Amino acid sequence: MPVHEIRHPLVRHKLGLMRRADLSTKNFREMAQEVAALLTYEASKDLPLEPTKIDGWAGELEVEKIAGKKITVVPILRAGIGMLDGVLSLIPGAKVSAIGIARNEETLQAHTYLERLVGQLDQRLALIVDPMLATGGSMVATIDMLKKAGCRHIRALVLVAAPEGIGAVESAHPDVDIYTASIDSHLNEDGYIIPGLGDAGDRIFGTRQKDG
Ligand SMILES: O=P(O)(O)OC[C@H]1O[C@H](OP(=O)(O)OP(=O)(O)O)[C@H](O)[C@@H]1O
Ligand SMILES: O=c1cc[nH]c(=O)[nH]1
Ligand SMILES: [Mg+2]
Repeated sequence: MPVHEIRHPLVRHKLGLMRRADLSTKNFREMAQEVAALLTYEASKDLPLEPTKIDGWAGELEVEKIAGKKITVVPILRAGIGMLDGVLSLIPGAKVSAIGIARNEETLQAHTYLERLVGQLDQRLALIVDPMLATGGSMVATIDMLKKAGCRHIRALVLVAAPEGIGAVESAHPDVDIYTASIDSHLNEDGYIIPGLGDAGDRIFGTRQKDG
């Protein structure tokens, strides 16, 4: 399973800004969408094309279009919503499959509370989006669901990945490629990525405890 760490200068710069503890919710949100768009650009580089005939201004000609059924974007709620518009800015026709998973703060086990997948998954590429790949429990559970529904082509886009999470996805689903803006150092004793971004869901939704 290849892991693609996208070291493009724009990605490095934006991620550097996102790591600032004093970044406003507004700016954090905007940058999450921008980095998501850049990851989407990289993750779509090798999509297969097929020829199609069109009427051009000077007559009929053959152009190319992306082959196959429409892609499905799979945000893992909540925090994955923070990357969704960034992906859709480049793939506006994509279908959205929503998965709701919350990690138990004590046990770190992933608990699924929503599964709304689009149809014909056996014929679609699925792009899972979630800002954080920590223990990997949420990502592995999402891939399990997609595969159970027949999906065979799956890629994961995450802003920050811990080596522990990469290892978990790699051993459970070696066929799934991961695209990330950074492979960080490790998880702390509470299961948070170091240096990471903190709690991505709270930063995107403005629900930090200290904000009341
Ligand atoms: O790799 P894991 O150890 O499973 O952790 C990563 C998950 O934790 C966060 O979500 P959280 O459970 O906090 O839910 P939220 O998006 O609703 O805040 C994050 O957005 C991932 O989904
Ligand atoms: O560092 C982490 C780990 C899990 N979830 C987050 O939001 N951040
Ligand atoms: Mg959270």
